[in-house]
Amino acid sequence: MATSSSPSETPTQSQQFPLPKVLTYPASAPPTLITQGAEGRLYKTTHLTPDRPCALKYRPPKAYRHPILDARLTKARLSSEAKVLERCWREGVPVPAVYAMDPAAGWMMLEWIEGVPVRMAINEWLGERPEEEEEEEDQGQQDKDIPPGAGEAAAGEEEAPLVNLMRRIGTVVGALHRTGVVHGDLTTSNMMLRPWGEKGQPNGCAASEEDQDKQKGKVLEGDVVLIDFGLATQSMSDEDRAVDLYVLERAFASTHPRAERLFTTVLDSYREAFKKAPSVLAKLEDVRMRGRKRSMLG
Ligand SMILES: Nc1ncnc2c1ncn2[C@@H]1O[C@H](COP(=O)(O)OP(=O)(O)OP(=O)(O)O)[C@@H](O)[C@H]1O
Repeated sequence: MATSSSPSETPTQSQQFPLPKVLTYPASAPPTLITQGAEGRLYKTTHLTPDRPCALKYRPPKAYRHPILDARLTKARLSSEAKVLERCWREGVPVPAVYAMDPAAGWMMLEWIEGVPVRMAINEWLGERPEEEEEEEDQGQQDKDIPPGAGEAAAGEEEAPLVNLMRRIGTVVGALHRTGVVHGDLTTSNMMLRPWGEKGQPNGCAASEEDQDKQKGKVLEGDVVLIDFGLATQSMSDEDRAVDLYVLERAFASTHPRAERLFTTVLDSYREAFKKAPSVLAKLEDVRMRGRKRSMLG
């Protein structure tokens, strides 16, 4: 996973590393290095066309690996990631389109997704809410035993924007699994929130409390777009799908502990979006049990 910033945080400058060859050709603007992870780098570039920003995912050669093996691995991983992305794109799952690629040279050019990672949006929204307010709402928070729909019913009206977002996440994951793909690293960092666009700017009048709530809720508006398919595989197995959900559940609990009790909403909308959800959710119980046993044993 990448160690650096997200697009709205300060990007590291590209000049820090030698550019991949494809980015050395003239373009309307110099590329920007967005993240530098263990596996690769992500640049924002206009090398394809001046008015269409792209995300260039580049996996540089690894000096610690045998060069032939390294080239083969990189090529296989990028090809597999592109194949899965194309499958999702064809089936209407919201993912970046693959514009171009050269797996042998270690790069893939993807549609640039505007917006911020869902992780940032949720944390920004939660950061604006006083914690005591949530504690009051937080009675009986063990969502694992909550029946379908109860998470939403228990949430206060002021939590509606977050509940809505959770619903959109569940729908997207349901659509992903329906196409026969499991993501392998579902976290709120691997989901972008693509803005819907400006609908009605606030006028100059002093905003009412309701308007202020609406403005705050805007942080959570947008389409959920899944990214980073580096660990994705094609699978129809309940077990694989359940593990995908479990990874998201655990990631959610550690990244957004203040919103964990609403995770049940994700599962509710997953159930609505995906016909085979009941058997996956039954499997999820087993996966959780194994997880608990493992953590008890250390
Ligand atoms: N298509 C895209 N459009 C806009 N931003 C993107 C896009 N893809 C990735 N990003 C940004 O770059 C960050 C890193 O992307 P990604 O997770 O795909 O790379 P990575 O972590 O280096 O990949 P891997 O985990 O496979 O090594 C994301 O968190 C996101 O902020």
